[in-house]
Amino acid sequence: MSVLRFDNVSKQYDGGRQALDEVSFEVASGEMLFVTGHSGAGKSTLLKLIHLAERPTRGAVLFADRNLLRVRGRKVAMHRREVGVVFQDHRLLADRSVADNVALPLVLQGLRRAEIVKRVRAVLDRVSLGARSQALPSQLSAGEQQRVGIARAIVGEPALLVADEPTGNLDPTLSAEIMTLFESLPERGTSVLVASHDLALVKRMRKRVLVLNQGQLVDDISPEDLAE
Ligand SMILES: Nc1ncnc2c1ncn2[C@@H]1O[C@H](COP(=O)(O)OP(=O)(O)OP(=O)(O)O)[C@@H](O)[C@H]1O
Repeated sequence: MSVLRFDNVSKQYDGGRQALDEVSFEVASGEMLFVTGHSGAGKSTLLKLIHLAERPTRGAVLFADRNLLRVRGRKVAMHRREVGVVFQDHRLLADRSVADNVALPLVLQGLRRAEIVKRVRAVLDRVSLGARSQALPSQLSAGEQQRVGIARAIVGEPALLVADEPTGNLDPTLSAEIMTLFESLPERGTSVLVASHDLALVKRMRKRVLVLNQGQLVDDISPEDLAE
């Protein structure tokens, strides 16, 4: 079963260049893969079309067989519950504790407080931040802040996690920790799509790699081919 499908997707920003040009690919449920390419290749744009921060100019994006063209208005918020997003710059609320930041998507969903507390505790334990739940983001290291961002993205158990340069500011050891965490997600039902220009990191992971160049999907490399 596929969780995501791009069918000849193009995106041209108003007055801008063609950011994506006839891109087609499919992501199986339970898959983890990377999208890579030089700066400006279209990686962020591709992810934005998935969480509906942008809309395609042509072509269709299908999420769990739902055409995202038809997801409008209040349905956008519902769609975003199924897609966790991790940004390079975390986008945490500076005046809220770690636990409150992670709880936010569940609060927006209207879950009961006891359920929220239980889920937040469990996910913070998973990212090894159980002891820092009452800290403010500014009291955490860069790697810890990124783990809070990931906890917030996965606390609602999304079908797909998209991460835009999630290790961009981190040293190799912390990057490896984040990748180990991502690798554990598919077995819990969350597929993972990571945009990264860090080729060394991408190669080390031995996963499928989509390669973008000037908006075109120029390669789709399987883990077996990557090993050669
Ligand atoms: N909001 C926007 N308006 C106009 N042009 C844009 C906009 N966002 C991106 N672009 C252009 O679209 C192209 C693709 O950008 P995108 O951010 O998707 O690339 P990227 O591969 O993520 O790059 P980077 O690694 O530098 O983040 C670039 O030419 C960029 O200048």
